[in-house]
Amino acid sequence: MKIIQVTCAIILFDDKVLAVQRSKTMKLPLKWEFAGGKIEAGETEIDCIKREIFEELNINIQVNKRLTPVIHEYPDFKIELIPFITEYRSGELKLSEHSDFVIANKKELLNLDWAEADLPVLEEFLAL
Ligand SMILES: Nc1nc2c([nH]c(=O)n2[C@H]2C[C@H](O)[C@@H](COP(=O)(O)OP(=O)(O)OP(=O)(O)O)O2)c(=O)[nH]1
Repeated sequence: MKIIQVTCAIILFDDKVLAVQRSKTMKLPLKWEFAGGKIEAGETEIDCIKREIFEELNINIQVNKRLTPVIHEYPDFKIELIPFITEYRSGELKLSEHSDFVIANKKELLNLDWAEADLPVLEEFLAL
């Protein structure tokens, strides 16, 4: 199966983290994820994550660190999820695609119903 490369951002707001909920009409409906999206042709990972975050959330971020990519096979598609630790820089947060968001502490993050591919990402982040 073809692997779709997807970047995602763990966005820090001081010591809390932004998580977003996919809408009912998206793939993986109502699952929680880190905002991000597919890498476009000719785009670097960093360009991709900054673009996706601005498109989805209307904010600018600073990218600080790349975590370990996760390859995950869902029943009908396969992704390489490439996570970055980032921090909020500017702009007013507005959702354009997602149905909800939280800015949560580590314990609160663990209670969300995550997309499966995000679980190793969350684990690596929480262990830092
Ligand atoms: N953005 C993002 N996508 C994730 C995460 N975890 C995870 O499994 N995914 C999946 C969901 C999507 O199928 C894919 C990312 O594609 P996308 O964000 O462009 O979402 P999409 O499927 O709604 O886009 P599209 O096919 O309609 O163009 O990766 C995550 O943390 N962030």
